[in-house]
Amino acid sequence: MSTAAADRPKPLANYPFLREAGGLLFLSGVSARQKDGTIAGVSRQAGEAIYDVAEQFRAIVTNITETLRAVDGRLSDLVDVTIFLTDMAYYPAMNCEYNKWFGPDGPARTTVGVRQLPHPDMVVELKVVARRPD
Ligand SMILES: N/C(=C\C=C\C(=O)O)C(=O)O
Repeated sequence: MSTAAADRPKPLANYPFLREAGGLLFLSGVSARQKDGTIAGVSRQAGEAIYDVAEQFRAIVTNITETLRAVDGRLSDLVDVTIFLTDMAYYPAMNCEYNKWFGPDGPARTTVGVRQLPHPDMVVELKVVARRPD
């Protein structure tokens, strides 16, 4: 199953966007990185970075949607989501955005706090599993 058509920035390192096994699609961790290499949801004031976790979350949903679209999948195919936050202070704002996309009939979910993500401007990353579309 190829994801060459996924309308996304190239992977950051040597891994595929997704791997299929047992009727499931395992996506590599997805950040808010844009096609131009910038990270959504970051602004600077007097040299200080201001992070908008909701905007990062939305950009991640877009990246996931593009990855699934390349294999005829959709967001409703997600069965499991792991959310990595660099600070649990982002938890309420992340939940607020999450609730716009997913709910109790959506994927199983786990949220964990991590010290760092692959780029200092990433404050949230998602790891998702989807059922393979028929
Ligand atoms: N999945 C990884 C990084 C993802 C970055 C991105 O989507 O921008 C990794 O390094 O394992």
